[in-house]
Amino acid sequence: MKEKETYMLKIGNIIRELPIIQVSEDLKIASFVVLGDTEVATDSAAIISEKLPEADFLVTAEAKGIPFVHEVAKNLGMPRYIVARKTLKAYMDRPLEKTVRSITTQKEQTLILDGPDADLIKGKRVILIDDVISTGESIRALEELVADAGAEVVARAAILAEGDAAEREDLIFLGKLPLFPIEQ
Ligand SMILES: Nc1ncnc2[nH]cnc12
Repeated sequence: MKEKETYMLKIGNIIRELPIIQVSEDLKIASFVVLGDTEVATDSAAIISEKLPEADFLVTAEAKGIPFVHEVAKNLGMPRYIVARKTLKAYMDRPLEKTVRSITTQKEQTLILDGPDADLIKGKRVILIDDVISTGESIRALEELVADAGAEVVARAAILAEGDAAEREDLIFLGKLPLFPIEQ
């Protein structure tokens, strides 16, 4: 039987063996999922919280990074954080929208900010937070959304940066992930 391909990731004292999965015809990634992993969410939040500048709100996009943002917000004493949703919900009022292409699903997705959340961050300093920054598309869409809401982005942070994002100096992150292009 063929051995399963994996990638060893270390963050602080935590080690995870990530499965390498094919996401398109020509690309494999080391799949990192913080959703459901209390140890990674808590420990990476503790480390990153020390590296973030002063801000009023954290803003993320659903869904995988939510447990991480939740922990960071608690560490920073922030009573709430903002989650851009991927589908329009009944509770939403005056929603703001942006589209984004996902590297993991290869599909166009929509990010939606609820109007009252946009009101809350207007004129405020925000930090954009994600689990993994890869192509930078999600963080760009999130940045456009908060700009439409009239907020100021003071930092962009993630647990991991992948591929080209790992070379960006405008991002705060704790570890790097390689991409695995497939030769055609
Ligand atoms: N390597 C990765 N693991 C999980 N989610 C991702 N999103 C983008 N890259 C990812």
